[in-house]
Amino acid sequence: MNSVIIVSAGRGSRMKADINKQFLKIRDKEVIAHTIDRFYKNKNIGEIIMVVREDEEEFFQENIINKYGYKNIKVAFGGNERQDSVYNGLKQVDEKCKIVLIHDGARPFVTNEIIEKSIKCAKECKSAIVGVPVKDTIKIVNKNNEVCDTPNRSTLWSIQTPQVFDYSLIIKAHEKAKHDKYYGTDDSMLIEYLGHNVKVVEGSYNNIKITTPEDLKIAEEILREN
Ligand SMILES: Nc1ccn([C@@H]2O[C@H](COP(=O)(O)OP(=O)(O)OP(=O)(O)O)[C@@H](O)[C@H]2O)c(=O)n1
Ligand SMILES: C[C@](O)(CO)[C@H](O)COP(=O)(O)O
Repeated sequence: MNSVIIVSAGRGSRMKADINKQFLKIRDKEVIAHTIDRFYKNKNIGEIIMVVREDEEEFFQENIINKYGYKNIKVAFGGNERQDSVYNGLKQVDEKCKIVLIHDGARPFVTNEIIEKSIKCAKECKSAIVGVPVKDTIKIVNKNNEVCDTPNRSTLWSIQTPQVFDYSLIIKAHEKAKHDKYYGTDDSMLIEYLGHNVKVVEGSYNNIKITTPEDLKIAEEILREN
């Protein structure tokens, strides 16, 4: 069985809104409901685990689960860092789960094609992440805004979610990271830390993460086009 963990337990501080960005609306529907829809309707997904903040659980149940009538969605509570939230989600996964997808609640435009391609790749190589080649030149810059280095652009990808793994591998990676107090900015870093290969699957430039206010305007545009 394939399970998806959707992490939605952040604070959305860069959005500077009165409520958590997951509950802001794009075309009359909450960001998080758009994200859930993408997986709820996908025949490859056997189970959805939502990771939410404990103090927002009631709000989430009433304003998302009950409002849209979603059935059989499990809920786990978030932790201090995204990585802690993912770990809490991993602990709730059904014992029949072989492949687990980890996805940001704030990425509402993942497509069926991306979901299917990434699951297929993870079944073959145990660890598949979605990304797109960078379009800009990327610089490494120090605290004084001085350029230290310019990596070769042809080797650089901007990494998104879903990140899809063999369940036994990702739980092992998270356990080791927890033990070593190692924190990564995505889940595949923990797989790298474990010494295992990670494969990149080409995603879409529309698979944006809603992070700052201008992303909401871009999101409206993406929805208008699709
Ligand atoms: N402790 C945390 C932190 C983040 N997330 C989730 O991880 C995803 C990506 O994180 P990000 O965009 O950074 O969200 P926030 O942490 O909410 O934003 P900010 O950093 O601006 O506060 C989001 O869906 C967010 O809800 C989470 O589940 N638990
Ligand atoms: C997992 C991620 O979306 C990959 O790009 C990203 O690293 C999340 O980072 P954030 O700091 O939680 O926004």
